[in-house]
Amino acid sequence: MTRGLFLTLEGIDGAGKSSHIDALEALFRTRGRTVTRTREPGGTPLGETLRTLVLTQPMDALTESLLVFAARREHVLQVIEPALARGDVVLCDRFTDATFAYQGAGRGFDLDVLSSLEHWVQAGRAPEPDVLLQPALTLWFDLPPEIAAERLAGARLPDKFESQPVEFFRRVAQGYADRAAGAARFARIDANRPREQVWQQIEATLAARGFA
Ligand SMILES: Nc1ncnc2c1ncn2[C@@H]1O[C@H](COP(=O)(O)OP(=O)(O)OP(=O)(O)O)[C@@H](O)[C@H]1O
Ligand SMILES: Cc1cn([C@H]2C[C@H](O)[C@@H](COP(=O)(O)O)O2)c(=O)[nH]c1=O
Repeated sequence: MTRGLFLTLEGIDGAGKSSHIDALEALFRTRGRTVTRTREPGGTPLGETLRTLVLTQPMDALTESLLVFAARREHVLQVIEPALARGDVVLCDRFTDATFAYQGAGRGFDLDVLSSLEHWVQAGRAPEPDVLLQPALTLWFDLPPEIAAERLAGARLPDKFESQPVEFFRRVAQGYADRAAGAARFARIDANRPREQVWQQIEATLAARGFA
């Protein structure tokens, strides 16, 4: 069985990820692929419980980091790895890049500690126990924080993160840019475009990288 494709969507709140995930799923299905669609924090019953805590309760940045990585561990073991082993396309709305961007750059938490947690949670798949599970492709929706805030205003009740000031999202956006600079798996999507043009960039990226 050929191993599946692990694809993540990242970006600050309101960048437009969710607006394109249905179409992404449909695109892969029309090509005959089985799609496992999931999200972080979440993706398992325990992960969804932890998500509610992380998105509603004030907490220290280390506590927040431990909770998102605890949710991720269950998610990797119960959902992501089995789906990849079956050959599925795994479409995941956020993964570890979000932790580096939000807890690391946004909250100013220690990136070395996050790297250690990343190693503990994502290493260990036989026969290469030191290789970290990473997405094959990360679609990074890049949008100025001021525009994202305008888009979110009135769209829904803000959660704990969405209630943060624009300065927080400037740091998160820089965190994503730093992460993207170090990894070829990132594809920057200019999200400051009409929806159709954002989708065209996604399609072009998938084609250029040989994923669809
Ligand atoms: N290209 C676009 N132009 C204008 N508005 C958009 C565009 N894409 C999405 N929107 C609108 O912006 C808002 C946020 O979009 P969406 O929920 O897809 O963002 P998101 O990245 O999934 O956010 P979050 O991570 O907070 O869930 C929605 O109201 C959506 O309708
Ligand atoms: C994975 C992950 C997420 N977050 C934050 C980012 C968002 O504000 C929320 C998730 O909400 P969404 O509507 O599903 O985008 O959680 C985080 O701070 N750290 C993480 O690792």
